[in-house]
Amino acid sequence: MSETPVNLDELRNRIDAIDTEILRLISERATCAQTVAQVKTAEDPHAVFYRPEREAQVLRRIMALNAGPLDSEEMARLFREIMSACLALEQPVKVAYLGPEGTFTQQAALKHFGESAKSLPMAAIDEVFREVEAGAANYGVVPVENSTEGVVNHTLDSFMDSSMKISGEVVLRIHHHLLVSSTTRQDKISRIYSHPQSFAQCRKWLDAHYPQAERVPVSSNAEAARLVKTEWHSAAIAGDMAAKLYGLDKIAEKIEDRPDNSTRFLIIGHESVPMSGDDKTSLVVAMRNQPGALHDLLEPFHRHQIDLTRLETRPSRTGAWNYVFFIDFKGHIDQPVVVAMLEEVRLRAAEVKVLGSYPQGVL
Ligand SMILES: C=C(O[C@@H]1C=C(C(=O)O)C=C[C@H]1O)C(=O)O
Repeated sequence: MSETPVNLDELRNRIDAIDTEILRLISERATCAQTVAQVKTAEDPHAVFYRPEREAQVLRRIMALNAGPLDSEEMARLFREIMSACLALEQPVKVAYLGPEGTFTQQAALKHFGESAKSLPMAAIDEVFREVEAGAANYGVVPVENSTEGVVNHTLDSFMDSSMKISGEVVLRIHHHLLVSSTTRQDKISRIYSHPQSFAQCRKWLDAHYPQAERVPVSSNAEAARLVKTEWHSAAIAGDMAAKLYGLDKIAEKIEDRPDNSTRFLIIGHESVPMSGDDKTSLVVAMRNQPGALHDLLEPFHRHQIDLTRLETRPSRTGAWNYVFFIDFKGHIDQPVVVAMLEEVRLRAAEVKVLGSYPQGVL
């Protein structure tokens, strides 16, 4: 190893030399990705360039190899952006998300696909599904559950009617801030705008700090931020993206009641995803109304030692079956143990729909 230079000029020269090397290597990587695109097209003219299982493997490998001083998540984020740019060279991905711009769902979309993806805001969850179904977007991003507030029913309901497959998941730590504009009279805040979920996640903080302010629910945090721009007596609860988008100031940071507040988002698309080595599967199962139905359904999971990560019940809307269960478990439908388990579940259930097997969220 060369000796560590000690003066500033020497250190900067060394950084320049390292950057030249990084630049050369990133370009070499990008050229490689372009060649991958040619190989994919030669094999199949309609080839899909984005490979979620491969991307998950690349990120996991980088995290395992990383020896510091940057932490593994930070390193993986850098590689996430390099891959995103490489994929954009092959074919830019279009991602529809629950908008408007500045929502946590957009943040999740960018976290998963990187900044080189083209993100398209949609007004509602079922519009995200429709946009992807129609082919106007390659993938969609929708929220599915929050650690404080529970499941997002609109998303589960949309899956019941749709043929979309789940191709990935993203978990995002949700930090809420109290935001004001430069003209807000901070001592006169009489109204606070936010999405109902965010109010629920900051309830205790609001009761303690702004018990008198009127809480006005709006359709998204970004919409709350937009409204505050023009009202001198109002504040908004929203995240960093909305604060940046509307140029608002944070007068209180991380006001969520629970420090581990996080939301899980699903990526929807048309393709099935091969195994990545650390996968999850989501199912919808309709059961007949009979005593012991839930026990019968879960018994094969238990016997095959399959790890359930979530079980949600929704009322069936067809009237034909009384229960519809949304089940997530660790494993991939191409694994023999999962095939065997599912065969047994199919015998016991009225209907089983596999929504997809996909890599467990890495970042
Ligand atoms: C290069 C590939 O295509 C895309 C880009 C990747 C990358 O930059 O590493 C990984 C997976 C694909 O989304 C590939 O499939 O290997």
